[in-house]
Amino acid sequence: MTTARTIPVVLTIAGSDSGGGAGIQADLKAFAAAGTHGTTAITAITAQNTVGVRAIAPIAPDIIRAQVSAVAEDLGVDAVKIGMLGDVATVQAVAAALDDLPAGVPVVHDPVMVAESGARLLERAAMRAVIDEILPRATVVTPNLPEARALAEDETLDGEALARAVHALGPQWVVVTGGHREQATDVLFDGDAITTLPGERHPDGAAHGSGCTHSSTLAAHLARGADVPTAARIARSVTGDAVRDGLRDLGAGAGPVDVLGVGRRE
Ligand SMILES: Nc1ncnc2c1ncn2[C@@H]1O[C@H](COP(=O)(O)OP(=O)(O)O)[C@@H](O)[C@H]1O
Ligand SMILES: Cc1ncc(COP(=O)(O)O)c(N)n1
Repeated sequence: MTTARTIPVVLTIAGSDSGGGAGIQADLKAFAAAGTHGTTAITAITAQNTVGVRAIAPIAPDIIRAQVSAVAEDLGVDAVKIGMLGDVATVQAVAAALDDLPAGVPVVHDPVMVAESGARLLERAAMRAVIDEILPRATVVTPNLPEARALAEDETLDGEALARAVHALGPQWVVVTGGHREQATDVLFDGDAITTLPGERHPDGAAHGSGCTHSSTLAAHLARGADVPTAARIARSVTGDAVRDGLRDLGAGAGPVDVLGVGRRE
């Protein structure tokens, strides 16, 4: 591994969104916006646009592990973001790949379950594997409200109680993201103190890829040396702006977030 790197390297292990709004494509944009170099291990290819997901092809477990080791051994890895996992075999391959990385590399997991358009991206049977194999290996887990409730197996929880229930599953930190909450306030918990990360809600924005952008921005700032509360605060702010600036005219469904300010250059 190269030792004298100046640009932090962030690895995303996630699915491909052919529409370019979420998944690997959103992650690379967020990494670039945060001044880091992104590397990728693709877990699944989705045939997807802003309206829906037409097909999903999982990538073979040995190819997932080969992608991780190829980039980690040559370019190094300062933080990892994990997104769509899809099925049990993929969860197991990713857990094994994490164990092959140098100790101490921060791992951020956005437990992607259902796309903004409504399609399931994590098989129901794989939820247990995520809880058993990925959450205990995560530095930070970043579920939205429905994902956090599914992990906690309690549809009535919100806010602090919900963050506590997810934390009990093993990650060091939890951020319950606010896109599905009334105030769009993120809730951060480390097992000790609750911190709320408020921000303006942009109801007229475009939010396809907001969760991916949030977790990738958080991972990129950990790679740059920020602590978790600082990285989570920046991720809330950057993602809020990317939703506000979202490309609402693209596609018939929820348009992609714009973390690079591409729309402003028009
Ligand atoms: N309409 C919105 N206005 C401002 N911020 C938003 C909006 N929707 C989501 N966010 C922010 O984007 C980030 C991702 O949250 P969320 O939308 O809950 O994730 P997901 O895409 O997984 O559902 C969070 O920091 C959240 O507060
Ligand atoms: C490959 C892939 N990964 C993640 C998401 C979730 O993103 P969103 O909830 O914004 O649709 C997605 N739609 N596709």
